[in-house]
Amino acid sequence: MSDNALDIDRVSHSFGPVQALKEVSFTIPKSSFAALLGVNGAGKTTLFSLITRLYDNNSGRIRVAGHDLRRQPSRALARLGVVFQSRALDADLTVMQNLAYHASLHGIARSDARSRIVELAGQVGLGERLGHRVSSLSGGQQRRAEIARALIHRPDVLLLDEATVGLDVKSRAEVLSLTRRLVRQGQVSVLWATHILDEIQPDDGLVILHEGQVLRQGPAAEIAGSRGLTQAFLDLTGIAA
Ligand SMILES: Nc1ncnc2c1ncn2[C@@H]1O[C@H](COP(=O)(O)OP(=O)(O)OP(=O)(O)O)[C@@H](O)[C@H]1O
Repeated sequence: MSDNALDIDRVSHSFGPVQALKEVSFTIPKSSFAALLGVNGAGKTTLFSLITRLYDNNSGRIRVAGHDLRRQPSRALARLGVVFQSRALDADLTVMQNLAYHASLHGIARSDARSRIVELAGQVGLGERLGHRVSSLSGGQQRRAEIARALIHRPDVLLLDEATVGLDVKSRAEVLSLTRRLVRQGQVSVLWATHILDEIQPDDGLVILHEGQVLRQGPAAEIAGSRGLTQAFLDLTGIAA
């Protein structure tokens, strides 16, 4: 069994004539934060759709916490939490009602759910907001509530697809630092899809995806080298040429 949080092994996917992913391979070690960096159209959302089984994965292999997604889909998905680009919370319900609903979807007993929700709300800084409607929260608070929702069943791996889109600088920093803190505390391993270079720190793991292919993977500092990450990214992708 793999010791990695996530193993992506030669995964390809096509939409008719468009090959969105071409033999994509990388691994996310346990308890690490890795950024999946790519411009629009690189294939990030397609990859997330395969990992979450929105699309069938017919070529290559995906393992979540060692569980093969095709052979053991329920086990693999049970180890996965996801924050998609689109909103997953009901804006008319309170934070508590939303989280309780998602806890019940995961089969968490009502008595356990309440303590889990209170614990999570504290971790994401929404302890005082549990009784508030989601529509009354700021954009950053809503994203933090989405993260709590994705963690309700204690997954090993958390996927976030452009989680800071539409947030102001302060909220963006809060969501990022919350996510990194969860990793540091050993709660979860993270794959953070983004096209924003500023969101990546030297200590992060980094996977550069471009036109459906992995160009580089490794520690961000190593990939950046002496040129800095922006120049390294432009050089690798050929975008500046
Ligand atoms: N449902 C679809 N039908 C046809 N082509 C698609 C579909 N979804 C994605 N594609 C194509 O697959 C490629 C990868 O798209 P994808 O959305 O995965 O990229 P992305 O990196 O997530 O970009 P973005 O940040 O814009 O979401 C693109 O060429 C895109 O046009």
